[in-house]
Amino acid sequence: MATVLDDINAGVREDMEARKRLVSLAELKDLAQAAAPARDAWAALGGTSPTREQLKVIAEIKRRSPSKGDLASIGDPASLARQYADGGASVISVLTEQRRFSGSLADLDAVRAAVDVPLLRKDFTLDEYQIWEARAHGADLILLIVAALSDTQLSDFSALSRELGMNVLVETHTEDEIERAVAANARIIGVNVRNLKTLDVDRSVFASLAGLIPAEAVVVAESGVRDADDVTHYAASGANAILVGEALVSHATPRERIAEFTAAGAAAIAARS
Ligand SMILES: O=P(O)(O)OC[C@@H](O)[C@@H](O)c1c[nH]c2ccccc12
Repeated sequence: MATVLDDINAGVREDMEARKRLVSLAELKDLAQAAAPARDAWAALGGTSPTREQLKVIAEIKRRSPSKGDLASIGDPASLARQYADGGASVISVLTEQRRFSGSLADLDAVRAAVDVPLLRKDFTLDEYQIWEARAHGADLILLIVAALSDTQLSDFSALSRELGMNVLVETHTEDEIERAVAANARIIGVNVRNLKTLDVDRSVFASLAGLIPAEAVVVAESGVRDADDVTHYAASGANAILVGEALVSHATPRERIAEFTAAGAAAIAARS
C-alpha cells in the first residue's frame, strides 16, 4: 500500500519534471558554479567542537504541513528569517516543497538574500537535479531522507553535495535507518519523531534511537517541539541540535522563543554530565 511518503514523493517528482522543462540541468550547473561558496553548516551546528555543550537550533520556515494544514500565513519569509537569526538560530531551514507544504524556491531566495547563517533546503530530495538546484539557490545543507532512498542514492547524493561544498542532514526514524545513515558516512544525523509513512508523532522515538548514533556525528532531534520542556527532553536524551517549525512560525515572538529553547537546551546538556 502506498504510504503518505510515497504520495508526497510522487508529487515532488511531477513538480520537478515541470521545473526541468524550464531550467535545464546544464543551466543549473552554471548557476551553482556562479553562486557564492557554501557556508559551513557542520561548524555552525557545533560539529567542530568536541564538547558541544550548547544546543543548536535549526529554525524552520514552514507555511503548512500535510498533518496540520495551514500553520501560519508567512507574509515575509525574509523578515521571519531575520528574527530567527537575531534569536540565535544556527541554521535556518526553508521548506521548498510546494504541494503539501506550500513552500518554494522563491522562499529560499528571499531568505538567502536576508540572512548570513547557513541555510537548509528542506525538501524531498529524489534526484541529483534538486541538489544542483539547492546550491544554485544558495543552500548550504540539504536533507536526505533514508526512508525514501536506496543505499546507492544515499551515498551518491551525499558525495555530490559534498563536492558542491554542502553538508547533508540525513534523516532517520528507525534503528535500521540509522545503520544505513552511518554506513553512508553521514556526519549530521537527524531522528524525525514524525513517521513520514503515517505522519504520527511519537516523541519517545528520539530517546530510544539517539544512543545508536556515533559520538562523532551531530545529532538532530526533528519535529514535535511544543515548548521548553520538549527541548529539555531532547537535549537530556542526547540531542546536539533541534529542528523546529510549527512552534516558531505560530509564535508571536519567534526570536525570544529561540533564545528560550537555547537556554533550556544548554541547561539540560550541562545536567547530563
Ligand atoms: O513543525 P515541527 O513539528 O517542529 O517539525 C519540523 C520538522 O522537523 C519537520 O518539518 C520535518 C522533518 N522532516 C521533514 C521532512 C520533510 C518535510 C518536513 C519535515
